[in-house]
Amino acid sequence: MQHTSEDYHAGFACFVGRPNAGKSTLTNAIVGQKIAITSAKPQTTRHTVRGVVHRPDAQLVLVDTPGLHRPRTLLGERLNDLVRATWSETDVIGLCLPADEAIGPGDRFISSEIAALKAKLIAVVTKTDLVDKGQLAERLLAVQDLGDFADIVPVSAVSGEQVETLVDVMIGHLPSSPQLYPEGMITDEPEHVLMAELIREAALEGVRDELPHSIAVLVEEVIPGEDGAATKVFADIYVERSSQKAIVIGHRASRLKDVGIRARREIEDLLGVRVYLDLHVRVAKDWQRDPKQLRRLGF
Ligand SMILES: Nc1nc2c(ncn2[C@@H]2O[C@H](COP(=O)(O)OP(=O)(O)OP(=O)(O)O)[C@@H](O)[C@H]2O)c(=O)[nH]1
Repeated sequence: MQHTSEDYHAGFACFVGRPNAGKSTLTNAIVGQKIAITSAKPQTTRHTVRGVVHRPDAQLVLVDTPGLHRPRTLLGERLNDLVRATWSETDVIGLCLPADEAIGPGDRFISSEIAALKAKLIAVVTKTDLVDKGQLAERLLAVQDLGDFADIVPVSAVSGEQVETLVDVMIGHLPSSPQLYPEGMITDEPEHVLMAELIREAALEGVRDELPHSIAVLVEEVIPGEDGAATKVFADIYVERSSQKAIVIGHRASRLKDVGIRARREIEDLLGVRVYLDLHVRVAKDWQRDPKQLRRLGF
């Protein structure tokens, strides 16, 4: 259906905030499908993954960005560039501030970084299910002093409370615009990137803190199954050192087997077909510092 720009609003939005603020979980709750990876460990969102919310009179395109942090490697610098580029292209930015934690230097840093952007700024107080009414009221007052926000919305991605309200508020700040994406489209990420993210998420479960930045996943080949046969997915998990390879594989490959089972289930959900997943762990020495390797791995 064609929409004229007068009666239709559309635009881009993203959530920012310090690590673990709940950005990915909120994105998933809004789009209603698992598209961005979440984990209990900070800084695991790497790809820019979009989710599209369709309404009869509006379209909200969510962009999931990695966090801005002090760059120590080439990858770190590229990630920061990516974050800034994303911020400058968005119409609405939701600054996520966890209700169960006091506002700290990290929040003030990000708040000041986004203050000068042309985007409408919304403060999103996340994880409200973790606090009582009194604590929430206190946090909302503190947020008011943090910056100049067009709206302040408390929300719980886990209970679902206020998620719809937040979407309404964000849509309310979108400019008049023709439709940006076809109806029914939820994400424009190629499927192999989504698959790689699901494998990476599974591989990150329960590993030590220094490992997440050293893992990258590349889906090498996907062979669709014919006549009811499983679709074959061949993927490589890249680490930087052989000691890390041993961690990922585990004793008698037990860990890798678990990773494979978990990732396969997620990929089957994503594709809606039976999947045979073939995983290999490879060492790509210092891939975070090597431009050629970075390009190959999609950065
Ligand atoms: N109780 C509760 N927990 C939440 C909520 N939202 C997120 N969490 C948890 O908080 C942790 C961090 O959530 P993420 O969505 O991964 O946070 P993020 O901001 O995307 O984190 P980075 O990718 O590190 O930047 C996870 O363990 C989530 O399960 C919520 O509404 N309620």
